[in-house]
Amino acid sequence: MIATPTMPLEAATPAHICPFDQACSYLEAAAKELRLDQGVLEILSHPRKVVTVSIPVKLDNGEIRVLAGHRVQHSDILGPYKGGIRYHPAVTLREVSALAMLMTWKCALLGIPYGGAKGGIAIAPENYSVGELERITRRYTSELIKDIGPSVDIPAPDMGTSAREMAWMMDTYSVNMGHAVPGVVTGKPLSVGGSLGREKATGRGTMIIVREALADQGRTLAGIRVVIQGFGNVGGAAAELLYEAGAKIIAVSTATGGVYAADGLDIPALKAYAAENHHNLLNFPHTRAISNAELLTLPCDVLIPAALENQITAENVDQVQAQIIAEAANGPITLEANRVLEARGVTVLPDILANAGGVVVSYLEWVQGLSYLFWDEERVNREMEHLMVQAYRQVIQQSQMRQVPLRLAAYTLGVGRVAQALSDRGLYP
Ligand SMILES: NC(=O)C1=CN([C@@H]2O[C@H](COP(=O)(O)OP(=O)(O)OC[C@H]3O[C@@H](n4cnc5c(N)ncnc54)[C@H](OP(=O)(O)O)[C@@H]3O)[C@@H](O)[C@H]2O)C=CC1
Ligand SMILES: O=C(O)CCC(=O)C(=O)O
Repeated sequence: MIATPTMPLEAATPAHICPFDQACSYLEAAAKELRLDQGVLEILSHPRKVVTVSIPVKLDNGEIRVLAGHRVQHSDILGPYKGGIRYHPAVTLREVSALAMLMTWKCALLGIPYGGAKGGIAIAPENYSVGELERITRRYTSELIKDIGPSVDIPAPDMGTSAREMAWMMDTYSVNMGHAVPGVVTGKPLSVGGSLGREKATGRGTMIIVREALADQGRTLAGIRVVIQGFGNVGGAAAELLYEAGAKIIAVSTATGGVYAADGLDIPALKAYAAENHHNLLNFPHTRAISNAELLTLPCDVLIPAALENQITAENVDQVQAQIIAEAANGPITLEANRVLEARGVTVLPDILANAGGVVVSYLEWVQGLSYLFWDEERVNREMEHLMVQAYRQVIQQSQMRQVPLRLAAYTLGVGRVAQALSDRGLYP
């Protein structure tokens, strides 16, 4: 493996599932396919900047706790750093570094003028009060004040964060600057310059990519059997939009387990049930309980992992029965499992394509904010769909031209564009 970022505050993750090593392996494969210069590969293998800050927070009971907050800026070759902020107990600097690298290729693949970044704090947000989360978010933002900005690095929501945290970040940044700076984050509430369509954008993008892949097989969304792991921002929206398009969502899950119905779930009713039951789906009428492990191996047309990394692994890949897997989550399939699926001819729609709808609408939000002109939702969705379908077509074309699987095709496009810009800018000898 080529590179690891410095890791001042954590132990290494076991090498076989190290997300940063996995990200570097995909980069290496693309570099080999593109015959990239070794020096360029070296540059692209290292995050440009790795920031870890201490976040002291006074809890509601008076206790002081100091959290570690990360922001990894992988590349700004194509434009400002861009990427979400994750609040989840499994956050590590290696994970954030891998996710930052993925953002670079994702933005390049979609043709949007951004680099890649990611941030995170290793907390379970459900264990903190709203007031504590606000204090944590504001202190984290203050500590990063010199590293973010509308033309420097633009955070957005990821797992465990939402428009609420973005509003706190925007406010903290703005107070420090002395004037309102809505462009410092995307995924904001509409009241402070957010965009219509952003909330469901990632799930909508996944639905569009699945629809296109099915169309290439002469099929439509109507009646296809879909299984979705994760029922949050991304999984929930994907489920809703696929359901509206006539797909049969036969199983979904949250962290506490899932539900299965052979004839398809009533997704609007399940969403309301989950909201009332603290994300617990169990005992939803006319369903049977299913574990997350079982869910991944159900017979279905399309499997959509929309939760965490490393869900389909060497251990369970042989039991996975889906014909198409759309990676709504970042990195849900390990390197080894990916090889097995590709060898089996399973259509794997890679994360940097399948979940790019979110960052695309973040870009549209940023553009609307910078031009002080806001669009209706129909226009936002149309512009996003155009970029998603265009990227999908380019990936298919690249895959056919190079005779490589879709993931490598997507990587060669993303990595190739960044390498070209690096060369044109003359940043290496
Ligand atoms: N938000 C965005 O715009 C984008 C997100 N992504 C990626 O999509 C994925 C999901 O993000 P997002 O939807 O925003 O996150 P959310 O926090 O909104 O939702 C995450 C969902 O995953 C569930 N979950 C957590 N742990 C597990 C587990 N071990 N097994 C099964 N389900 C689990 C959660 O369950 P519970 O409800 O019980 O907590 C929840 O339903 C991440 O990989 C993220 O990086 C990619 C592009 C953009
Ligand atoms: O909307 C964004 O800027 C970033 C979304 C994100 O974190 C991702 O695509 O993984």
